[in-house]
Amino acid sequence: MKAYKIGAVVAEFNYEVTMLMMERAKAEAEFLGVEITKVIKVPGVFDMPLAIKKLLECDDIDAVITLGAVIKGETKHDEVIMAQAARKITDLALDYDKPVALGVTGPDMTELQAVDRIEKGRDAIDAVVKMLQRLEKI
Ligand SMILES: Nc1c(NC[C@H](O)[C@H](O)[C@H](O)CO)[nH]c(=O)[nH]c1=O
Ligand SMILES: CC(=O)[C@@H](O)COP(=O)(O)O
Repeated sequence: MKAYKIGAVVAEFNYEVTMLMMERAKAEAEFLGVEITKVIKVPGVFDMPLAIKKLLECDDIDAVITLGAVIKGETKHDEVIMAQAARKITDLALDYDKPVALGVTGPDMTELQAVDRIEKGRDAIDAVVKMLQRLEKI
C-alpha cells in the first residue's frame, strides 16, 4: 500500500461522537499503512468546506476525510446543514481533483443512532484509499 497522506476535518459539535469516529479513522489508517498527517477541527459540519479547501490546497495532501454527526433538533436546521455540507464536499473534490470522503452521519438522526454509526470514520478512510488507488490506474 502506498503511504498516502490524508487530511481530516473533524466537527467539534457532538464531539463525544466525532472523537470516536476519529479513533476509528486513525485505526483504519494505521491498518492500511496510510497516514493522517493533518487534522483540522471545525466548530460544526457547516463550517467544514473552508477547512477542506485549505487541506486540498496542500501539495502534500492526497485526499481528505470529513468526520461529523448532524443530530436532529426541533426544526429542519439539521437538513440544511447536511445538504449544504454534502454539496460543497462534492464540489471541492471536483474542483481540486482529489478524493474527499463524506464521513458525516445524519440528518434526521438521534444521538443513539449517531453512536451506532461511528464506523463511518473507518469507512471514510476506506473510501479515499479506494478512490486514490482506482484513480491512479486511469
Ligand atoms: N446541529 C449541529 C451542528 N450545528 C452547528 C453548525 O454546523 C455550525 O457550526 C454553526 O451553524 C456555525 O456556522 N453542527 C454539527 O456538526 N452537528 C449538528 O448536529
Ligand atoms: C441541527 C442543529 O444545528 C441544532 O442545533 C438545531 O436545533 P433546532 O432544530 O432545535 O433549532
